[in-house]
Amino acid sequence: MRNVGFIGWRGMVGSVLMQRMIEERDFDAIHPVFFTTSQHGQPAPAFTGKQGGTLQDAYDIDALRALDIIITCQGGDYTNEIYPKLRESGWNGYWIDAASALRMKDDAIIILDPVNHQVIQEGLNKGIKAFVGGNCTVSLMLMSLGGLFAHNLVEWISVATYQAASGGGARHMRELLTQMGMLNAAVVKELQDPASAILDIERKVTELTRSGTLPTDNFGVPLAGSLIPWIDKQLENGQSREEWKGQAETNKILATREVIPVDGLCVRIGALRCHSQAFTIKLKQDVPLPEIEQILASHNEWVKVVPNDRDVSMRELTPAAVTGTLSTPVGRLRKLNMGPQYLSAFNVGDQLLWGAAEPLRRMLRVLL
Ligand SMILES: NC(=O)C1=CN([C@@H]2O[C@H](COP(=O)(O)OP(=O)(O)OC[C@H]3O[C@@H](n4cnc5c(N)ncnc54)[C@H](OP(=O)(O)O)[C@@H]3O)[C@@H](O)[C@H]2O)C=CC1
Ligand SMILES: N[C@@H](CC(=O)OP(=O)(O)O)C(=O)O
Repeated sequence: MRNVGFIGWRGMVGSVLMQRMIEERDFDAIHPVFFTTSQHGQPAPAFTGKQGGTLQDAYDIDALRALDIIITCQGGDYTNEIYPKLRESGWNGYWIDAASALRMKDDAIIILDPVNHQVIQEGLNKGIKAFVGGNCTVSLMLMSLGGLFAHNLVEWISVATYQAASGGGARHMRELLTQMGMLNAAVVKELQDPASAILDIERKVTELTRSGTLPTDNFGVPLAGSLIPWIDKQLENGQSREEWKGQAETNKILATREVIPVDGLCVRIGALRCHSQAFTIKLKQDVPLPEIEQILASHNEWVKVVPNDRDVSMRELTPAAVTGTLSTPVGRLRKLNMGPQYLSAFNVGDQLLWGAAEPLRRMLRVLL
Protein backbone atom coordinates (compact mmCIF):
# COMPACT_ATOMS: atom_id res chain seq x y z
CA MET A 1 0.00 0.00 0.00
CA ARG A 2 1.25 3.49 -0.89
CA ASN A 3 2.24 5.87 1.91
CA VAL A 4 0.15 8.99 1.35
CA GLY A 5 0.79 12.17 3.35
CA PHE A 6 -1.94 14.73 4.01
CA ILE A 7 -1.19 18.38 4.74
CA GLY A 8 -3.98 20.92 5.25
CA TRP A 9 -6.51 18.15 5.93
CA ARG A 10 -8.32 20.05 8.73
CA GLY A 11 -8.80 23.29 6.78
CA MET A 12 -11.98 24.00 4.85
CA VAL A 13 -10.89 22.43 1.54
CA GLY A 14 -9.08 19.64 3.41
CA SER A 15 -12.18 18.81 5.46
CA VAL A 16 -14.28 18.46 2.32
CA LEU A 17 -11.57 16.25 0.85
CA MET A 18 -11.55 14.05 3.98
CA GLN A 19 -15.33 13.74 3.90
CA ARG A 20 -15.30 12.67 0.25
CA MET A 21 -12.46 10.20 0.85
CA ILE A 22 -14.42 8.62 3.70
CA GLU A 23 -17.56 8.42 1.53
CA GLU A 24 -15.63 6.75 -1.31
CA ARG A 25 -13.59 4.51 1.03
CA ASP A 26 -10.35 5.88 -0.42
CA PHE A 27 -8.52 5.32 2.88
CA ASP A 28 -8.98 1.54 2.46
CA ALA A 29 -6.55 1.67 -0.46
CA ILE A 30 -3.70 3.67 1.16
CA HIS A 31 -1.56 4.03 4.25
CA PRO A 32 -2.37 7.62 5.36
CA VAL A 33 0.05 9.83 7.30
CA PHE A 34 -1.27 13.13 8.68
CA PHE A 35 0.82 16.29 8.99
CA THR A 36 0.31 19.69 10.60
CA THR A 37 2.00 23.07 10.58
CA SER A 38 0.80 23.86 14.11
CA GLN A 39 -0.20 20.77 16.11
CA HIS A 40 2.81 18.49 15.78
CA GLY A 41 2.59 15.49 18.19
CA GLN A 42 -1.17 15.62 18.75
CA PRO A 43 -3.20 12.49 17.90
CA ALA A 44 -3.85 11.91 14.21
CA PRO A 45 -7.53 11.76 13.22
CA ALA A 46 -9.42 8.50 13.70
CA PHE A 47 -11.86 8.88 10.80
CA THR A 48 -9.78 6.74 8.44
CA GLY A 49 -10.62 3.67 10.49
CA LYS A 50 -6.90 2.92 10.73
CA GLN A 51 -4.31 3.26 13.50
CA GLY A 52 -3.37 6.93 13.07
CA GLY A 53 -0.41 7.59 15.42
CA THR A 54 0.42 11.25 15.91
CA LEU A 55 0.47 14.29 13.65
CA GLN A 56 3.83 14.75 11.92
CA ASP A 57 5.59 18.06 11.38
CA ALA A 58 4.68 19.38 7.92
CA TYR A 59 8.06 21.16 7.71
CA ASP A 60 10.08 17.97 8.39
CA ILE A 61 11.62 17.20 5.00
CA ASP A 62 12.84 13.76 6.12
CA ALA A 63 9.32 12.74 7.20
CA LEU A 64 7.89 14.00 3.89
CA ARG A 65 10.58 12.18 1.90
CA ALA A 66 9.31 8.85 3.25
CA LEU A 67 6.03 9.28 1.36
CA ASP A 68 5.05 7.98 -2.07
CA ILE A 69 2.35 10.61 -2.56
CA ILE A 70 1.67 13.94 -0.85
CA ILE A 71 -1.70 15.70 -0.99
CA THR A 72 -1.70 19.26 0.27
CA CYS A 73 -4.57 21.68 0.85
CA GLN A 74 -2.41 23.91 3.03
CA GLY A 75 -2.09 26.80 0.58
CA GLY A 76 0.41 28.41 -1.77
CA ASP A 77 2.82 29.71 0.88
CA TYR A 78 3.39 26.20 2.18
CA THR A 79 3.87 24.84 -1.35
CA ASN A 80 6.32 27.60 -2.25
CA GLU A 81 8.36 26.94 0.86
CA ILE A 82 8.39 23.13 0.96
CA TYR A 83 8.03 21.83 -2.60
CA PRO A 84 11.41 23.10 -3.94
CA LYS A 85 13.23 21.87 -0.81
CA LEU A 86 11.63 18.47 -1.11
CA ARG A 87 12.56 18.08 -4.77
CA GLU A 88 16.11 19.35 -4.05
CA SER A 89 16.39 16.65 -1.39
CA GLY A 90 15.91 14.06 -4.17
CA TRP A 91 12.28 13.15 -3.41
CA ASN A 92 10.67 11.67 -6.51
CA GLY A 93 7.11 11.08 -5.29
CA TYR A 94 3.82 12.47 -6.56
CA TRP A 95 2.67 15.89 -5.32
CA ILE A 96 -1.07 16.64 -5.48
CA ASP A 97 -1.93 20.23 -4.57
CA ALA A 98 -5.05 22.41 -4.17
CA ALA A 99 -3.09 25.69 -4.25
CA SER A 100 -2.38 27.67 -7.40
CA ALA A 101 1.38 28.06 -6.77
CA LEU A 102 2.58 25.37 -9.21
CA ARG A 103 -0.37 25.39 -11.63
CA MET A 104 1.21 27.12 -14.59
CA LYS A 105 4.63 25.42 -14.27
CA ASP A 106 5.66 23.38 -17.31
CA ASP A 107 6.33 20.32 -15.16
CA ALA A 108 2.86 20.38 -13.54
CA ILE A 109 -0.51 19.24 -14.89
CA ILE A 110 -3.81 20.89 -13.90
CA ILE A 111 -6.10 18.01 -12.94
CA LEU A 112 -9.76 17.68 -13.89
CA ASP A 113 -9.96 14.08 -15.07
CA PRO A 114 -13.51 14.02 -16.51
CA VAL A 115 -12.28 16.75 -18.85
CA ASN A 116 -8.56 16.06 -19.36
CA HIS A 117 -7.89 12.44 -18.38
CA GLN A 118 -5.90 12.04 -21.60
CA VAL A 119 -3.67 15.02 -20.74
CA ILE A 120 -3.16 13.54 -17.25
CA GLN A 121 -2.28 10.13 -18.68
CA GLU A 122 0.16 11.61 -21.18
CA GLY A 123 1.75 13.60 -18.34
CA LEU A 124 2.15 10.47 -16.25
CA ASN A 125 3.74 8.67 -19.20
CA LYS A 126 6.20 11.56 -19.58
CA GLY A 127 7.13 11.31 -15.90
CA ILE A 128 5.31 14.39 -14.60
CA LYS A 129 5.07 14.22 -10.80
CA ALA A 130 3.14 17.39 -9.86
CA PHE A 131 -0.65 17.50 -10.23
CA VAL A 132 -2.56 20.62 -9.25
CA GLY A 133 -6.28 21.29 -8.89
CA GLY A 134 -7.56 24.10 -11.12
CA ASN A 135 -9.13 27.40 -10.18
CA CYS A 136 -12.70 26.75 -9.03
CA THR A 137 -14.48 28.85 -11.66
CA VAL A 138 -12.42 27.27 -14.43
CA SER A 139 -13.00 23.71 -13.21
CA LEU A 140 -16.73 24.28 -12.77
CA MET A 141 -17.04 25.88 -16.20
CA LEU A 142 -15.29 22.91 -17.82
CA MET A 143 -17.41 20.37 -15.92
CA SER A 144 -20.54 22.09 -17.27
CA LEU A 145 -19.41 23.04 -20.78
CA GLY A 146 -16.94 20.18 -21.33
CA GLY A 147 -18.98 18.72 -24.20
CA LEU A 148 -18.66 21.88 -26.29
CA PHE A 149 -14.87 21.89 -25.86
CA ALA A 150 -14.60 18.14 -26.53
CA HIS A 151 -16.44 18.66 -29.83
CA ASN A 152 -14.16 21.60 -30.70
CA LEU A 153 -17.17 23.92 -30.96
CA VAL A 154 -15.95 26.89 -28.91
CA GLU A 155 -14.52 29.91 -30.75
CA TRP A 156 -14.49 32.08 -27.60
CA ILE A 157 -16.26 32.51 -24.27
CA SER A 158 -17.19 35.64 -22.39
CA VAL A 159 -18.10 35.02 -18.76
CA ALA A 160 -19.62 36.91 -15.84
CA THR A 161 -19.14 35.12 -12.53
CA TYR A 162 -21.17 35.16 -9.32
CA GLN A 163 -18.66 33.75 -6.82
CA ALA A 164 -19.41 32.55 -3.32
CA ALA A 165 -17.76 33.73 -0.10
CA SER A 166 -16.09 30.35 0.48
CA GLY A 167 -13.68 31.08 -2.37
CA GLY A 168 -11.95 33.48 -0.01
CA GLY A 169 -11.79 30.92 2.83
CA ALA A 170 -13.56 30.03 6.06
CA ARG A 171 -13.10 33.47 7.66
CA HIS A 172 -14.76 35.14 4.68
CA MET A 173 -17.85 32.95 5.10
CA ARG A 174 -18.07 33.88 8.75
CA GLU A 175 -17.69 37.56 7.92
CA LEU A 176 -20.52 37.45 5.37
CA LEU A 177 -22.87 35.73 7.80
CA THR A 178 -21.95 38.17 10.58
CA GLN A 179 -22.67 41.11 8.28
CA MET A 180 -26.02 39.56 7.31
CA GLY A 181 -26.93 39.08 10.97
CA MET A 182 -26.03 42.66 11.91
CA LEU A 183 -28.07 44.11 9.07
CA ASN A 184 -31.05 41.99 10.01
CA ALA A 185 -30.74 42.84 13.71
CA ALA A 186 -30.82 46.57 12.91
CA VAL A 187 -34.32 46.32 11.41
CA VAL A 188 -35.77 43.24 13.02
CA LYS A 189 -38.54 45.17 14.84
CA GLU A 190 -39.61 47.07 11.72
CA LEU A 191 -39.68 43.80 9.71
CA GLN A 192 -42.14 42.35 12.20
CA ASP A 193 -44.48 45.30 11.68
CA PRO A 194 -46.22 45.00 8.25
CA ALA A 195 -47.12 48.70 8.45
CA SER A 196 -43.52 49.92 8.65
CA ALA A 197 -42.21 51.75 5.57
CA ILE A 198 -39.83 49.67 3.45
CA LEU A 199 -37.77 52.72 2.46
CA ASP A 200 -37.15 53.50 6.14
CA ILE A 201 -35.95 49.93 6.60
CA GLU A 202 -33.73 50.21 3.53
CA ARG A 203 -32.31 53.54 4.74
CA LYS A 204 -31.33 52.03 8.11
CA VAL A 205 -29.68 49.06 6.38
CA THR A 206 -27.82 51.29 3.92
CA GLU A 207 -26.65 53.60 6.72
CA LEU A 208 -25.32 50.66 8.70
CA THR A 209 -23.65 49.23 5.58
CA ARG A 210 -21.85 52.54 5.00
CA SER A 211 -21.14 53.26 8.68
CA GLY A 212 -17.86 51.38 8.80
CA THR A 213 -19.08 49.27 11.74
CA LEU A 214 -19.70 46.02 9.84
CA PRO A 215 -16.74 43.62 10.09
CA THR A 216 -14.74 43.82 6.82
CA ASP A 217 -11.28 42.52 7.77
CA ASN A 218 -11.46 39.75 5.17
CA PHE A 219 -13.43 41.17 2.23
CA GLY A 220 -12.28 44.76 2.75
CA VAL A 221 -15.81 46.12 2.17
CA PRO A 222 -19.34 44.95 3.09
CA LEU A 223 -20.60 42.05 0.97
CA ALA A 224 -24.01 41.39 2.60
CA GLY A 225 -26.69 43.20 0.57
CA SER A 226 -23.98 44.24 -1.90
CA LEU A 227 -21.38 42.68 -4.20
CA ILE A 228 -17.67 43.09 -4.94
CA PRO A 229 -16.71 43.43 -8.61
CA TRP A 230 -13.11 42.34 -8.09
CA ILE A 231 -11.58 39.00 -7.03
CA ASP A 232 -7.87 38.51 -6.35
CA LYS A 233 -5.01 40.85 -7.35
CA GLN A 234 -5.06 43.64 -9.92
CA LEU A 235 -2.98 43.00 -13.05
CA GLU A 236 -1.42 45.71 -15.22
CA ASN A 237 -3.76 45.03 -18.16
CA GLY A 238 -6.84 45.80 -16.03
CA GLN A 239 -7.86 42.19 -15.47
CA SER A 240 -8.18 40.74 -12.01
CA ARG A 241 -5.98 37.69 -11.45
CA GLU A 242 -9.14 35.57 -11.19
CA GLU A 243 -10.15 36.77 -14.67
CA TRP A 244 -6.66 36.05 -16.02
CA LYS A 245 -6.91 32.44 -14.83
CA GLY A 246 -9.97 31.85 -17.05
CA GLN A 247 -8.05 31.71 -20.31
CA ALA A 248 -4.67 30.61 -18.96
CA GLU A 249 -5.95 27.60 -17.03
CA THR A 250 -8.68 26.55 -19.48
CA ASN A 251 -6.16 26.27 -22.29
CA LYS A 252 -3.61 24.50 -20.10
CA ILE A 253 -6.20 21.98 -18.81
CA LEU A 254 -7.31 21.21 -22.37
CA ALA A 255 -3.76 21.37 -23.79
CA THR A 256 -5.12 23.37 -26.72
CA ARG A 257 -2.86 23.91 -29.73
CA GLU A 258 -4.49 27.26 -30.51
CA VAL A 259 -5.54 29.49 -27.64
CA ILE A 260 -9.32 29.64 -27.09
CA PRO A 261 -10.03 33.17 -25.79
CA VAL A 262 -11.84 33.18 -22.41
CA ASP A 263 -12.40 36.50 -20.65
CA GLY A 264 -14.96 38.37 -18.60
CA LEU A 265 -15.71 39.82 -15.19
CA CYS A 266 -15.37 37.99 -11.88
CA VAL A 267 -17.70 39.18 -9.12
CA ARG A 268 -18.09 38.14 -5.47
CA ILE A 269 -21.68 37.79 -4.29
CA GLY A 270 -23.31 36.74 -1.03
CA ALA A 271 -23.65 33.01 -1.79
CA LEU A 272 -21.96 30.63 0.65
CA ARG A 273 -20.13 27.90 -1.31
CA CYS A 274 -21.54 27.65 -4.84
CA HIS A 275 -20.10 29.64 -7.72
CA SER A 276 -22.38 30.51 -10.65
CA GLN A 277 -21.35 31.80 -14.07
CA ALA A 278 -23.20 33.36 -17.01
CA PHE A 279 -21.61 32.62 -20.37
CA THR A 280 -21.83 34.14 -23.82
CA ILE A 281 -20.34 31.55 -26.14
CA LYS A 282 -19.38 32.07 -29.76
CA LEU A 283 -19.63 28.69 -31.44
CA LYS A 284 -17.46 27.76 -34.41
CA GLN A 285 -20.60 26.80 -36.31
CA ASP A 286 -24.38 27.01 -36.04
CA VAL A 287 -25.33 23.87 -34.13
CA PRO A 288 -29.05 23.28 -33.40
CA LEU A 289 -29.97 23.70 -29.73
CA PRO A 290 -31.19 20.09 -29.18
CA GLU A 291 -27.83 18.85 -30.47
CA ILE A 292 -26.00 21.24 -28.15
CA GLU A 293 -28.03 19.97 -25.19
CA GLN A 294 -27.24 16.38 -26.09
CA ILE A 295 -23.51 17.14 -26.46
CA LEU A 296 -23.42 18.87 -23.08
CA ALA A 297 -25.46 16.24 -21.23
CA SER A 298 -23.43 13.28 -22.48
CA HIS A 299 -19.98 14.68 -21.60
CA ASN A 300 -19.72 13.41 -18.01
CA GLU A 301 -21.91 11.92 -15.31
CA TRP A 302 -22.12 15.09 -13.17
CA VAL A 303 -23.30 17.66 -15.71
CA LYS A 304 -27.03 18.05 -16.02
CA VAL A 305 -28.81 20.09 -18.65
CA VAL A 306 -31.59 22.12 -17.05
CA PRO A 307 -34.34 22.99 -19.55
CA ASN A 308 -34.60 26.70 -20.29
CA ASP A 309 -37.84 26.97 -18.38
CA ARG A 310 -38.58 29.54 -15.69
CA ASP A 311 -39.81 27.24 -12.91
CA VAL A 312 -37.21 24.52 -13.43
CA SER A 313 -34.37 27.07 -13.64
CA MET A 314 -35.51 28.74 -10.41
CA ARG A 315 -35.68 25.39 -8.64
CA GLU A 316 -32.62 23.57 -9.99
CA LEU A 317 -30.11 26.14 -11.21
CA THR A 318 -29.27 27.90 -7.94
CA PRO A 319 -26.61 27.73 -5.23
CA ALA A 320 -29.36 26.75 -2.77
CA ALA A 321 -30.17 23.66 -4.85
CA VAL A 322 -26.63 22.62 -5.74
CA THR A 323 -24.64 23.24 -2.55
CA GLY A 324 -23.09 20.11 -1.08
CA THR A 325 -23.62 18.03 -4.23
CA LEU A 326 -21.28 16.99 -7.04
CA SER A 327 -23.82 18.06 -9.62
CA THR A 328 -22.69 20.72 -12.12
CA PRO A 329 -25.93 21.77 -13.82
CA VAL A 330 -26.00 24.04 -16.85
CA GLY A 331 -29.07 25.79 -18.18
CA ARG A 332 -30.46 29.04 -19.62
CA LEU A 333 -29.34 27.61 -22.97
CA ARG A 334 -30.60 29.62 -25.92
CA LYS A 335 -29.38 31.25 -29.10
CA LEU A 336 -28.77 34.98 -28.60
CA ASN A 337 -29.95 37.93 -30.73
CA MET A 338 -26.38 38.34 -31.99
CA GLY A 339 -26.83 35.36 -34.34
CA PRO A 340 -27.14 31.57 -34.54
CA GLN A 341 -23.54 30.97 -33.50
CA TYR A 342 -24.03 32.85 -30.20
CA LEU A 343 -25.18 30.75 -27.26
CA SER A 344 -26.02 31.75 -23.69
CA ALA A 345 -25.51 29.39 -20.76
CA PHE A 346 -25.58 29.57 -16.96
CA ASN A 347 -23.96 27.09 -14.62
CA VAL A 348 -23.78 26.45 -10.89
CA GLY A 349 -21.31 24.29 -8.96
CA ASP A 350 -20.07 23.67 -5.43
CA GLN A 351 -16.68 25.33 -5.39
CA LEU A 352 -15.40 23.18 -2.52
CA LEU A 353 -16.28 19.89 -4.28
CA TRP A 354 -15.55 19.94 -8.04
CA GLY A 355 -14.04 23.39 -7.52
CA ALA A 356 -11.37 22.19 -5.07
CA ALA A 357 -11.41 18.80 -3.29
CA GLU A 358 -12.87 16.30 -5.77
CA PRO A 359 -10.18 16.51 -8.49
CA LEU A 360 -7.52 15.82 -5.82
CA ARG A 361 -8.99 12.56 -4.52
CA ARG A 362 -9.66 11.39 -8.06
CA MET A 363 -6.02 12.04 -8.97
CA LEU A 364 -4.99 9.92 -5.99
CA ARG A 365 -7.20 7.13 -7.37
CA VAL A 366 -5.49 7.45 -10.76
CA LEU A 367 -2.11 6.91 -9.07
CA LEU A 368 -3.11 3.85 -7.01
N1 LIG B 1 -11.02 28.18 -0.22
C1 LIG B 1 -11.13 27.77 -1.46
O1 LIG B 1 -12.15 27.86 -2.07
C2 LIG B 1 -9.99 27.15 -2.17
C3 LIG B 1 -8.76 27.06 -1.61
N2 LIG B 1 -7.73 26.46 -2.28
C4 LIG B 1 -6.40 26.34 -1.69
O2 LIG B 1 -6.47 25.64 -0.47
C5 LIG B 1 -5.77 26.38 0.53
C6 LIG B 1 -6.41 26.19 1.86
O3 LIG B 1 -7.68 26.81 1.82
P1 LIG B 1 -8.74 26.62 3.00
O4 LIG B 1 -9.00 25.19 3.19
O5 LIG B 1 -9.85 27.54 2.67
O6 LIG B 1 -7.87 27.18 4.26
P2 LIG B 1 -8.16 27.09 5.83
O7 LIG B 1 -7.78 28.42 6.37
O8 LIG B 1 -9.51 26.57 6.13
O9 LIG B 1 -7.10 26.02 6.36
C7 LIG B 1 -5.72 26.15 6.15
C8 LIG B 1 -4.97 25.64 7.38
O10 LIG B 1 -5.18 26.48 8.50
C9 LIG B 1 -4.81 25.75 9.69
N3 LIG B 1 -5.78 26.03 10.77
C10 LIG B 1 -5.56 26.88 11.78
N4 LIG B 1 -6.61 26.95 12.59
C11 LIG B 1 -7.54 26.13 12.10
C12 LIG B 1 -8.86 25.77 12.52
N5 LIG B 1 -9.43 26.27 13.60
N6 LIG B 1 -9.55 24.90 11.76
C13 LIG B 1 -9.01 24.38 10.65
N7 LIG B 1 -7.76 24.67 10.23
C14 LIG B 1 -7.04 25.54 10.93
C15 LIG B 1 -4.77 24.28 9.30
O11 LIG B 1 -3.38 23.90 9.23
P3 LIG B 1 -2.65 23.09 10.42
O12 LIG B 1 -3.45 21.86 10.69
O13 LIG B 1 -1.34 22.80 9.81
O14 LIG B 1 -2.61 24.04 11.55
C16 LIG B 1 -5.36 24.28 7.92
O15 LIG B 1 -4.85 23.27 7.11
C17 LIG B 1 -5.79 27.83 0.03
O16 LIG B 1 -4.72 28.56 0.52
C18 LIG B 1 -5.76 27.68 -1.46
O17 LIG B 1 -4.41 27.61 -1.86
C19 LIG B 1 -7.94 25.94 -3.50
C20 LIG B 1 -9.14 25.97 -4.09
C21 LIG B 1 -10.28 26.62 -3.49
N1 LIG C 1 -10.07 32.58 -6.12
C1 LIG C 1 -11.19 31.70 -5.86
C2 LIG C 1 -10.82 30.58 -4.91
C3 LIG C 1 -9.46 30.00 -5.08
O1 LIG C 1 -8.90 29.50 -4.15
O2 LIG C 1 -8.92 30.08 -6.31
P1 LIG C 1 -7.46 29.52 -6.67
O3 LIG C 1 -7.44 28.06 -6.30
O4 LIG C 1 -7.28 29.75 -8.13
O5 LIG C 1 -6.47 30.32 -5.84
C4 LIG C 1 -12.30 32.53 -5.27
O6 LIG C 1 -11.99 33.46 -4.58
O7 LIG C 1 -13.47 32.22 -5.45
